[in-house]
Amino acid sequence: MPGLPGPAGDRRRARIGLLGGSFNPAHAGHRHVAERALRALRLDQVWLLVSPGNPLKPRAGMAPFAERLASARAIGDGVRVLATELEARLHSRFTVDTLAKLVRRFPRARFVLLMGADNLHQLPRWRRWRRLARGTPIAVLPRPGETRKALNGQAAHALARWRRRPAALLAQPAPDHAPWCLVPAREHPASATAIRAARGGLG
Ligand SMILES: Nc1ncnc2c1ncn2[C@@H]1O[C@H](COP(=O)(O)OP(=O)(O)OP(=O)(O)O)[C@@H](O)[C@H]1O
Ligand SMILES: O=C(O)c1ccc[n+]([C@@H]2O[C@H](COP(=O)([O-])O)[C@@H](O)[C@H]2O)c1
Repeated sequence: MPGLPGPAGDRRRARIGLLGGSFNPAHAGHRHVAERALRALRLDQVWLLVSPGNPLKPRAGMAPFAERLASARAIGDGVRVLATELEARLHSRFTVDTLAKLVRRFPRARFVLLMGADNLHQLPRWRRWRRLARGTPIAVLPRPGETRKALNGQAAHALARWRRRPAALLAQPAPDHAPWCLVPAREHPASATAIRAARGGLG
C-alpha cells in the first residue's frame, strides 16, 4: 500500500493522480499519461490503480491480477509513479466506490482521476458517473482517434460548465462540483490491445 509522499508533519495535502486501468499489459502510453499529468497538474505522485476486473470488459483474455500488477510495477519508477493493488484490497471494482473509500482512507490526499480520452467518451456507462464527476477532479489525456470524439461526447457536454485549464484544476476547492480538464499532450499510440495482438493473443 503506498504511503503519502512528503515529510511527516507536512500540512500540505499531497496531490495524487490515480490512473486506473486493466494494465493488460502496462505500456509506454500509461507512462506517458503519468508523466504528462505529473507535470501539468503539479502532482506529487501518480498511482497506477490496477483493476481487479473492469466491470465493462470481458474476463476472457484478461491476464491474472498478479501479472498485470507486475507489469504496472515495471513501468513505474517506485517514487513518483507507483503501481498499487489498492483497488483489489478495497474489494472495489467501480471507480465511484473506490474513490469514496480512498478519500476516507487518505484524508490528507487530494485525488485527481486520470484517464485517456477513450474513457471520457465511455464515462456515461460507468456506475453513478455524475456523482463521480461531481466529487472528483478528472484530467483527460488525448489519445489517437479518441480525443475529438470524447470532446464531442455525452460526458464532455454534460460537464462543459466545469471544464477548466489544467493549472486551475486543483487551484481552489470547488464546493458544488469538481472541475475537469484536458491535459494538452502529444497523442501516444501505445495500446494494450495492439500489444496483445502482436503477441498473438486474443486482442
Ligand atoms: N496511449 C494512451 N494515451 C492516453 N491514454 C491511455 C493510453 N493508453 C492507455 N491510456 C489510458 O490509461 C488507462 C488504462 O488503460 P488500459 O490499461 O485499459 O490500457 P489500454 O491500452 O487502453 O488497454 P486495452 O487496449 O486493452 O483497452 C485508461 O484511462 C486509458 O484511456
Ligand atoms: O466504475 C465503473 O463503472 C467503471 C467502468 C469501466 C471502467 N472503469 C474503470 O476505468 C479504468 C480504466 O479501465 P480500463 O480497463 O479501460 O483500463 C479502470 O480503473 C476501471 O476500473 C470503471
